[in-house]
Amino acid sequence: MKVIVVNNYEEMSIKAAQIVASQIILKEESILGLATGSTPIGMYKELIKLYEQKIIDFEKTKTFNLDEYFGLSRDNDQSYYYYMRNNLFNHINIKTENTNIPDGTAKDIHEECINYEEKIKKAGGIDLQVLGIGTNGHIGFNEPDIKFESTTHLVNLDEETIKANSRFFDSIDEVPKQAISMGIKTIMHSKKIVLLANGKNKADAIYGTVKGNITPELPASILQLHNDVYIIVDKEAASKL
Ligand SMILES: N[C@@H]1[C@@H](O)[C@H](O)[C@@H](COP(=O)(O)O)O[C@@H]1O
Repeated sequence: MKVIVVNNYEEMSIKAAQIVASQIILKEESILGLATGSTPIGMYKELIKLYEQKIIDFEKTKTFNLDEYFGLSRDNDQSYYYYMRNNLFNHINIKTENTNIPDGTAKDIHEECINYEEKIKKAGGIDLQVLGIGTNGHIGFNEPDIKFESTTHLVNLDEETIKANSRFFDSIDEVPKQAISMGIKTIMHSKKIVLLANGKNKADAIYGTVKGNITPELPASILQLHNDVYIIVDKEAASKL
Protein backbone atom coordinates (compact mmCIF):
# COMPACT_ATOMS: atom_id res chain seq x y z
CA MET A 1 0.00 0.00 0.00
CA LYS A 2 1.26 3.45 -0.81
CA VAL A 3 -0.22 5.93 1.63
CA ILE A 4 -0.08 9.54 0.46
CA VAL A 5 -1.00 12.13 3.07
CA VAL A 6 -2.01 15.52 1.65
CA ASN A 7 -2.98 18.77 3.32
CA ASN A 8 -6.59 19.06 2.30
CA TYR A 9 -9.51 17.97 0.11
CA GLU A 10 -8.32 19.99 -2.88
CA GLU A 11 -4.86 18.39 -2.87
CA MET A 12 -6.44 14.95 -2.50
CA SER A 13 -8.68 15.61 -5.50
CA ILE A 14 -5.81 16.85 -7.68
CA LYS A 15 -3.56 13.88 -6.77
CA ALA A 16 -6.33 11.40 -7.52
CA ALA A 17 -7.18 13.10 -10.82
CA GLN A 18 -3.50 12.96 -11.81
CA ILE A 19 -3.44 9.21 -11.24
CA VAL A 20 -6.64 8.67 -13.26
CA ALA A 21 -5.38 10.99 -16.01
CA SER A 22 -2.06 9.14 -16.20
CA GLN A 23 -3.94 5.88 -16.60
CA ILE A 24 -5.94 7.30 -19.53
CA ILE A 25 -2.85 8.84 -21.14
CA LEU A 26 -0.97 5.54 -20.93
CA LYS A 27 -3.92 3.52 -22.23
CA GLU A 28 -6.69 5.39 -24.03
CA GLU A 29 -9.02 2.41 -23.95
CA SER A 30 -8.70 2.07 -20.17
CA ILE A 31 -11.45 0.46 -18.13
CA LEU A 32 -12.09 2.66 -15.11
CA GLY A 33 -13.97 1.62 -12.00
CA LEU A 34 -15.75 4.63 -10.53
CA ALA A 35 -17.12 5.59 -7.14
CA THR A 36 -19.80 7.98 -5.93
CA GLY A 37 -20.36 9.77 -2.61
CA SER A 38 -19.10 13.25 -1.74
CA THR A 39 -15.41 12.29 -1.66
CA PRO A 40 -14.66 11.90 -5.40
CA ILE A 41 -16.61 14.99 -6.54
CA GLY A 42 -13.48 17.19 -6.44
CA MET A 43 -11.54 14.57 -8.40
CA TYR A 44 -14.25 14.53 -11.08
CA LYS A 45 -14.06 18.34 -11.29
CA GLU A 46 -10.30 18.11 -11.83
CA LEU A 47 -10.76 15.45 -14.52
CA ILE A 48 -13.26 17.69 -16.32
CA LYS A 49 -10.67 20.51 -16.23
CA LEU A 50 -8.01 18.21 -17.70
CA TYR A 51 -10.46 17.17 -20.43
CA GLU A 52 -11.27 20.80 -21.23
CA GLN A 53 -7.56 21.56 -21.45
CA LYS A 54 -7.32 18.66 -23.94
CA ILE A 55 -4.87 16.82 -21.70
CA ILE A 56 -7.11 13.75 -21.56
CA ASP A 57 -9.67 12.28 -23.92
CA PHE A 58 -12.42 9.84 -22.89
CA GLU A 59 -13.39 8.78 -26.42
CA LYS A 60 -12.15 5.22 -25.90
CA THR A 61 -12.53 4.95 -22.13
CA LYS A 62 -15.03 2.56 -20.56
CA THR A 63 -16.35 2.86 -17.02
CA PHE A 64 -18.00 0.56 -14.50
CA ASN A 65 -19.49 2.04 -11.36
CA LEU A 66 -19.16 0.26 -8.06
CA ASP A 67 -22.75 0.35 -6.99
CA GLU A 68 -26.32 1.61 -7.24
CA TYR A 69 -29.23 1.92 -4.83
CA PHE A 70 -31.86 -0.79 -5.18
CA GLY A 71 -35.20 0.55 -6.37
CA LEU A 72 -34.08 4.02 -7.49
CA SER A 73 -34.76 4.78 -11.13
CA ARG A 74 -32.13 6.47 -13.26
CA ASP A 75 -33.96 9.80 -13.28
CA ASN A 76 -34.10 9.92 -9.48
CA ASP A 77 -31.65 12.65 -8.47
CA GLN A 78 -30.27 10.42 -5.70
CA SER A 79 -29.47 7.53 -8.02
CA TYR A 80 -25.81 6.99 -8.77
CA TYR A 81 -26.72 7.01 -12.47
CA TYR A 82 -27.93 10.59 -12.04
CA TYR A 83 -24.87 11.48 -9.95
CA MET A 84 -22.45 10.22 -12.61
CA ARG A 85 -24.20 12.14 -15.43
CA ASN A 86 -24.26 15.26 -13.32
CA ASN A 87 -20.74 15.14 -11.90
CA LEU A 88 -18.79 13.67 -14.81
CA PHE A 89 -20.32 12.08 -17.89
CA ASN A 90 -22.27 15.13 -19.11
CA HIS A 91 -19.08 17.19 -19.08
CA ILE A 92 -16.69 14.93 -20.99
CA ASN A 93 -16.67 13.09 -24.32
CA ILE A 94 -17.29 9.60 -22.95
CA LYS A 95 -19.74 7.52 -25.01
CA THR A 96 -22.88 6.65 -23.05
CA GLU A 97 -22.66 3.06 -24.28
CA ASN A 98 -19.22 2.85 -22.68
CA THR A 99 -20.53 3.73 -19.20
CA ASN A 100 -21.91 1.02 -16.96
CA ILE A 101 -23.82 1.30 -13.68
CA PRO A 102 -25.84 -1.54 -12.12
CA ASP A 103 -29.55 -1.11 -12.80
CA GLY A 104 -31.25 -0.74 -9.43
CA THR A 105 -34.67 -1.27 -11.00
CA ALA A 106 -33.86 -4.47 -12.90
CA LYS A 107 -36.71 -6.99 -12.65
CA ASP A 108 -34.34 -9.86 -11.96
CA ILE A 109 -31.65 -8.52 -9.63
CA HIS A 110 -29.81 -11.84 -9.50
CA GLU A 111 -29.49 -11.84 -13.28
CA GLU A 112 -28.48 -8.17 -13.27
CA CYS A 113 -25.62 -9.00 -10.86
CA ILE A 114 -24.40 -11.92 -12.97
CA ASN A 115 -24.58 -9.85 -16.17
CA TYR A 116 -22.70 -6.95 -14.60
CA GLU A 117 -19.91 -9.25 -13.51
CA GLU A 118 -19.80 -10.81 -17.02
CA LYS A 119 -19.63 -7.39 -18.68
CA ILE A 120 -16.60 -6.43 -16.57
CA LYS A 121 -14.89 -9.69 -17.50
CA LYS A 122 -15.70 -9.29 -21.21
CA ALA A 123 -14.30 -5.76 -21.18
CA GLY A 124 -11.01 -7.23 -19.96
CA GLY A 125 -11.27 -6.34 -16.26
CA ILE A 126 -10.83 -3.01 -14.50
CA ASP A 127 -7.52 -1.23 -15.03
CA LEU A 128 -7.97 1.38 -12.32
CA GLN A 129 -10.61 1.33 -9.58
CA VAL A 130 -11.40 4.51 -7.64
CA LEU A 131 -12.78 3.94 -4.14
CA GLY A 132 -14.18 6.05 -1.35
CA ILE A 133 -14.72 4.54 2.08
CA GLY A 134 -17.62 4.46 4.52
CA THR A 135 -17.09 5.43 8.16
CA ASN A 136 -17.54 1.72 8.94
CA GLY A 137 -14.85 0.73 6.42
CA HIS A 138 -17.19 -0.26 3.60
CA ILE A 139 -16.00 -0.08 0.00
CA GLY A 140 -18.60 0.09 -2.74
CA PHE A 141 -21.50 -1.05 -0.60
CA ASN A 142 -19.66 -4.03 0.89
CA GLU A 143 -20.71 -3.64 4.50
CA PRO A 144 -18.91 -5.12 7.53
CA ASP A 145 -19.85 -8.77 7.69
CA ILE A 146 -18.68 -12.15 8.92
CA LYS A 147 -17.42 -13.01 5.43
CA PHE A 148 -16.19 -11.18 2.33
CA GLU A 149 -18.87 -11.15 -0.39
CA SER A 150 -17.08 -11.98 -3.61
CA THR A 151 -18.96 -10.84 -6.71
CA THR A 152 -21.66 -8.29 -7.61
CA HIS A 153 -24.59 -8.81 -5.25
CA LEU A 154 -27.60 -7.29 -3.52
CA VAL A 155 -26.66 -5.79 -0.14
CA ASN A 156 -28.68 -4.90 2.93
CA LEU A 157 -27.33 -1.52 3.99
CA ASP A 158 -26.15 -0.99 7.57
CA GLU A 159 -27.95 1.45 9.85
CA GLU A 160 -24.72 3.49 9.98
CA THR A 161 -24.61 3.74 6.18
CA ILE A 162 -28.29 4.64 5.93
CA LYS A 163 -27.78 7.35 8.56
CA ALA A 164 -24.59 8.68 6.89
CA ASN A 165 -26.18 8.77 3.43
CA SER A 166 -29.42 10.35 4.68
CA ARG A 167 -27.72 13.76 4.37
CA PHE A 168 -28.31 13.52 0.61
CA PHE A 169 -32.03 12.73 0.96
CA ASP A 170 -34.98 14.81 2.26
CA SER A 171 -35.47 12.36 5.13
CA ILE A 172 -33.90 9.15 6.43
CA ASP A 173 -37.01 7.20 5.40
CA GLU A 174 -36.25 7.93 1.77
CA VAL A 175 -32.84 6.25 1.88
CA PRO A 176 -33.05 2.85 0.14
CA LYS A 177 -32.36 -0.05 2.49
CA GLN A 178 -30.60 -2.11 -0.18
CA ALA A 179 -28.13 -1.63 -3.00
CA ILE A 180 -26.36 -3.55 -5.75
CA SER A 181 -22.61 -3.54 -5.28
CA MET A 182 -19.54 -5.00 -6.92
CA GLY A 183 -18.12 -7.62 -4.58
CA ILE A 184 -14.76 -7.68 -2.85
CA LYS A 185 -13.36 -10.10 -5.44
CA THR A 186 -14.56 -7.82 -8.26
CA ILE A 187 -12.76 -4.89 -6.63
CA MET A 188 -9.62 -6.87 -5.78
CA HIS A 189 -9.30 -8.07 -9.39
CA SER A 190 -8.72 -4.46 -10.53
CA LYS A 191 -5.16 -3.99 -11.70
CA LYS A 192 -4.71 -0.77 -9.76
CA ILE A 193 -6.76 0.81 -6.94
CA VAL A 194 -6.93 4.38 -5.62
CA LEU A 195 -8.80 4.93 -2.37
CA LEU A 196 -9.63 8.47 -1.28
CA ALA A 197 -10.67 9.72 2.13
CA ASN A 198 -10.88 13.07 3.82
CA GLY A 199 -12.12 14.33 7.16
CA LYS A 200 -11.90 13.22 10.79
CA ASN A 201 -14.91 10.92 10.53
CA LYS A 202 -12.86 8.64 8.24
CA ALA A 203 -9.83 8.39 10.55
CA ASP A 204 -10.87 5.11 12.24
CA ALA A 205 -11.77 3.47 8.93
CA ILE A 206 -8.42 4.53 7.45
CA TYR A 207 -6.55 3.23 10.48
CA GLY A 208 -8.30 -0.14 10.08
CA THR A 209 -7.64 -0.17 6.34
CA VAL A 210 -3.92 0.47 6.63
CA LYS A 211 -2.91 -0.93 10.02
CA GLY A 212 -5.75 -3.15 11.21
CA ASN A 213 -6.28 -6.87 10.89
CA ILE A 214 -7.53 -8.07 7.55
CA THR A 215 -11.12 -8.84 8.37
CA PRO A 216 -14.55 -8.71 6.73
CA GLU A 217 -15.58 -6.65 9.77
CA LEU A 218 -13.68 -3.81 8.08
CA PRO A 219 -14.00 -4.61 4.36
CA ALA A 220 -11.36 -2.10 3.13
CA SER A 221 -8.70 -3.93 5.18
CA ILE A 222 -8.50 -6.56 2.41
CA LEU A 223 -6.77 -3.94 0.26
CA GLN A 224 -3.60 -4.78 2.24
CA LEU A 225 -3.46 -7.92 0.08
CA HIS A 226 -3.55 -6.01 -3.22
CA ASN A 227 -0.18 -5.21 -4.76
CA ASP A 228 -0.99 -1.85 -6.37
CA VAL A 229 -3.02 0.39 -4.07
CA TYR A 230 -2.74 4.11 -3.44
CA ILE A 231 -4.45 5.48 -0.35
CA ILE A 232 -4.75 9.25 -0.69
CA VAL A 233 -5.86 10.87 2.55
CA ASP A 234 -5.94 14.34 3.99
CA LYS A 235 -4.31 15.03 7.36
CA GLU A 236 -7.55 14.53 9.27
CA ALA A 237 -8.33 11.14 7.75
CA ALA A 238 -4.69 10.16 8.38
CA SER A 239 -4.70 11.43 11.97
CA LYS A 240 -4.78 7.96 13.58
CA LEU A 241 -2.07 6.37 11.42
N1 LIG B 1 -21.55 3.52 -1.78
C1 LIG B 1 -20.89 4.72 -1.41
C2 LIG B 1 -19.43 4.47 -1.27
O1 LIG B 1 -18.90 4.09 -2.53
C3 LIG B 1 -18.74 5.68 -0.71
O2 LIG B 1 -17.35 5.48 -0.68
C4 LIG B 1 -19.24 5.99 0.68
C5 LIG B 1 -18.60 7.19 1.32
O3 LIG B 1 -19.30 8.35 0.97
P1 LIG B 1 -18.72 9.79 1.13
O4 LIG B 1 -17.66 9.95 0.10
O5 LIG B 1 -19.90 10.70 0.84
O6 LIG B 1 -18.22 9.92 2.51
O7 LIG B 1 -20.63 6.21 0.58
C6 LIG B 1 -21.48 5.38 -0.16
O8 LIG B 1 -22.03 4.52 0.75
